[in-house]
Amino acid sequence: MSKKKAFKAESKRLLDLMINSIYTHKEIFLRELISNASDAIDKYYYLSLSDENITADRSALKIQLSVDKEHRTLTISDNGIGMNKDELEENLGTIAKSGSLAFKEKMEAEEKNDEDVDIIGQFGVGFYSAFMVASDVVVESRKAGEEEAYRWESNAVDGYTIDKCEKAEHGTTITLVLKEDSEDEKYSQYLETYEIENLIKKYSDYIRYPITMFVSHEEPKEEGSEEMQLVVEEKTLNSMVPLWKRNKSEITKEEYNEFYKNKFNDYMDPQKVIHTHVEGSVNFDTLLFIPSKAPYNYYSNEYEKGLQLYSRGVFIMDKASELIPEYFRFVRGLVDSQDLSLNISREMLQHDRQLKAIASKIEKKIKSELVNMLKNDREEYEKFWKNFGLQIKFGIYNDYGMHKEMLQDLLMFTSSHEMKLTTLDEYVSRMKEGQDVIYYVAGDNLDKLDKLPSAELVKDKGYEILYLTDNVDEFALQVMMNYQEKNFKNIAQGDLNLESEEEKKEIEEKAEENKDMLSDLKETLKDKVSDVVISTRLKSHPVCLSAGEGMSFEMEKVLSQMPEGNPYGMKATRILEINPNHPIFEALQKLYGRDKDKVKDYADLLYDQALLIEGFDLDDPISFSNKICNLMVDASKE
Ligand SMILES: Nc1ncnc2c1ncn2[C@@H]1O[C@H](COP(=O)(O)OP(=O)(O)OP(=O)(O)O)[C@@H](O)[C@H]1O
Repeated sequence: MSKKKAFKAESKRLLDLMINSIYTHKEIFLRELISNASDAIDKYYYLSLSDENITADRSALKIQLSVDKEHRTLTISDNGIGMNKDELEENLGTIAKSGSLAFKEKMEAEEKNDEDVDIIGQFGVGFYSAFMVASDVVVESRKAGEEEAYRWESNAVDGYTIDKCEKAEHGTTITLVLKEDSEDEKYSQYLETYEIENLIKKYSDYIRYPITMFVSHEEPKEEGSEEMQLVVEEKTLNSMVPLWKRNKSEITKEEYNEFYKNKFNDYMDPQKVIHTHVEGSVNFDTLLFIPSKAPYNYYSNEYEKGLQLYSRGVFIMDKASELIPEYFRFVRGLVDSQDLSLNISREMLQHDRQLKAIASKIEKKIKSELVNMLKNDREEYEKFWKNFGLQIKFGIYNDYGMHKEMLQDLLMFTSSHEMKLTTLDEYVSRMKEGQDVIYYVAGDNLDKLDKLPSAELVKDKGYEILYLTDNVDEFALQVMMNYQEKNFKNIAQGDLNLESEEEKKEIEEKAEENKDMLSDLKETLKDKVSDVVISTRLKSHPVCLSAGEGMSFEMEKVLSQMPEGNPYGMKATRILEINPNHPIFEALQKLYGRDKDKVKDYADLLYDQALLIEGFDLDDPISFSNKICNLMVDASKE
């Protein structure tokens, strides 16, 4: 017998968790093992289509269950692709790569929160869930096309062994030696036929290969005879009709939910199920799900988009990315079409006309479902938006706004109107008479934006402002250019034209009167701002910085946060605006009359204040602090 090998550290942690699990749904181990068996048969069948050395008799493909009450064993056997020695080592000695990192992170995070986590359900830890119910697990496997078979065995506690064994057919047989019953847990229930039948109906009914088991029942020896005999026969426990092929009206919500969680390894029910049957130039069934939470790795490169692809109920491939546009990449699900060739390869997908037609129909369907949700169930839509809104906004921005038409009505931003999320259409419907632009301002938090000096007057005049808090927002609006022919206007940038003719005149006069002072201020700040002007956008605040047309401050910040830095070193033009109706203005005028040099200090201070308000760092905080102190000291002398 070979030497025992230790599990990799991560696997060990997971195993410990499984062994000591107080998880209440231990029964899911069967679903996990059957799902693996079904995947293995899928792979085998698919391989047989392309490899002429392998012939698969589709009718013989199945998953067999058997129990041995005396030895407390439950066996799950498939004639799928099987595993060779290396694969046993790689797949069962190391925790499935997909969930491992997340698992670790989540464990750590949750420990902090001290919450009872549904880790097991969360990451579909698959094979290892066997250790929730078994003290020993034996896996005998022979890879299709290979002669040798191997036996992997483990009691989880002190590692595993791999040895050669005999196995007549390709595939995998997993034998679980069930744990002893305890007060809380009756593991022997998994040896009872009716319990197994129930579990299969509950979790694995749609599996497309027969799941069989030899069951016995008593029946009269002959018709009418009173003498009974024990008959043993192989029974298929699942209906095998794929869920998506069944009539929608006959499927319960629970069935959809179970199917989704099982197939896509989510621990939460989906937020939305979209099940459609399309006939016409292209025929297909599709079952799509919008998750109720973004997967942990959603906004990383690790997340792979795509739908599972089936042809006439036969699995062809996972994650066919061509079926789903980038901006709907959060959608999970599958497509089954009789119009696709079984031999389609990933390379061919890109050029397949039928597939393009399917993808286009799916895209429209998702959009219309989202629009319906928005119209009919606002609360649900806002939940969706919290999860995936960012994706939609990126969808607008990417490809130079090519998908604007598809996506613009799905957009939401928080608005100064009740500080709630609003759609652009709702914004436009509330626009005041004579308002011809959609106002917005960008920054990193709503509270700050709502308090921005430049927002005060706009709100005061009765206009609504969209508050953009994600980096991509302003870029998205820029590529959109307009919505329902209304241009977007940043309130912290350029001319707002909010003032009446009279007010305009007044300001022009003030500017003229204070020409010298303004130009001295500008001269003092010449390395920092391109202009110092009398403001038309301030109400009660003393100063603000505005940007000239083109690049805004937020865009400048976003660009400089990019990993490669601001690619063209582009900067927003800074303009210092001073409120002529603020006492500070009068103070400046007075001071200017008395001591022109002193105004220089004031200029720096005003500029620094404006920087702080805009959320920029000060160039020289120490000098700022010193100047403030000097002022305070001076004030005490008077
Ligand atoms: N019956 C089987 N036949 C062939 N390979 C199997 C079988 N069971 C498991 N495997 C292999 O072991 C790997 C690990 O299985 P495990 O159930 O732990 O994770 P998974 O199925 O990849 O992920 P998840 O359960 O999260 O979907 C599988 O990816 C598969 O390659």
